[in-house]
Amino acid sequence: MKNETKFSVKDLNLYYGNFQALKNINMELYKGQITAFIGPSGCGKSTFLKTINRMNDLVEGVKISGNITMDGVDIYQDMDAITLRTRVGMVFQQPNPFPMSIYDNVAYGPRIHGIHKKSVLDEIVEKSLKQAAIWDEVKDKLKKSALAVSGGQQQRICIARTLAIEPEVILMDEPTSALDPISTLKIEDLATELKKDYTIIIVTHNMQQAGRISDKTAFFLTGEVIEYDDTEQIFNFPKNKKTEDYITGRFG
Ligand SMILES: Nc1ncnc2c1ncn2[C@@H]1O[C@H](COP(=O)(O)OP(=O)(O)OP(=O)(O)O)[C@@H](O)[C@H]1O
Repeated sequence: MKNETKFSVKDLNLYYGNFQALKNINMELYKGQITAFIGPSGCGKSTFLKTINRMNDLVEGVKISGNITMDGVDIYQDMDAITLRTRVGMVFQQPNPFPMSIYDNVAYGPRIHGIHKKSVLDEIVEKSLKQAAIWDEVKDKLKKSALAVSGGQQQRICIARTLAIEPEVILMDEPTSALDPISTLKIEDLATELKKDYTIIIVTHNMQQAGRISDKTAFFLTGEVIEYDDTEQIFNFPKNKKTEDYITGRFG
């Protein structure tokens, strides 16, 4: 697979007050691929994920040094956070539909961006729900509350909501950890399908999941990237003993 850089991360450090949560991260993240971040709880996976759409800007006392570029543009120096977040969407661990109808959830972003014509919104809502592989399950209840469906369906509605603003990148923070195995497989299939058009970065505690769906895997430990390589390489021939211990469950 061709590696075409989407993000380039240079000497990235992040502090929450005096606590250093990310230590000198250097890596390239590639277009049209799924990259998985794995590692034990508290090692900085979510923190790093959130630096990619500047969600940490919202946390008080955060200090960041180094830089991240997207398509060559520095996302901290040369781009405002709002623009960045329309280009880099995020799906969270707990499905978080807004307390409104399924239709209004998906139309929310486009409306904020000034789209109000019903026929255009109808089209965006249908297309996004189809892309998120949930259209057939909800097409007859678009006006019903998005909270009145299963957790797995809610998560796909949230993915549709993210897709509706046509981002280039989707960040997923443990998107299946609150879901049953069938819904999990649906989201995994969906991620694999979406990577044709999007760059996807996923934090997961599920090693099988990383192995099943990702092209690249980064193993994090106490704020550092210990090893980053093709997923096959990481899982079959890890170079670092710590990576090997973690993926074989001998970590501790
Ligand atoms: N807002 C915050 N203020 C202070 N410390 C924080 C904050 N958020 C995270 N941390 C700390 O930073 C470290 C990294 O946390 P982070 O959530 O990135 O880890 P993680 O690898 O995603 O963990 P998990 O797998 O449990 O979600 C942890 O020690 C955590 O306690």
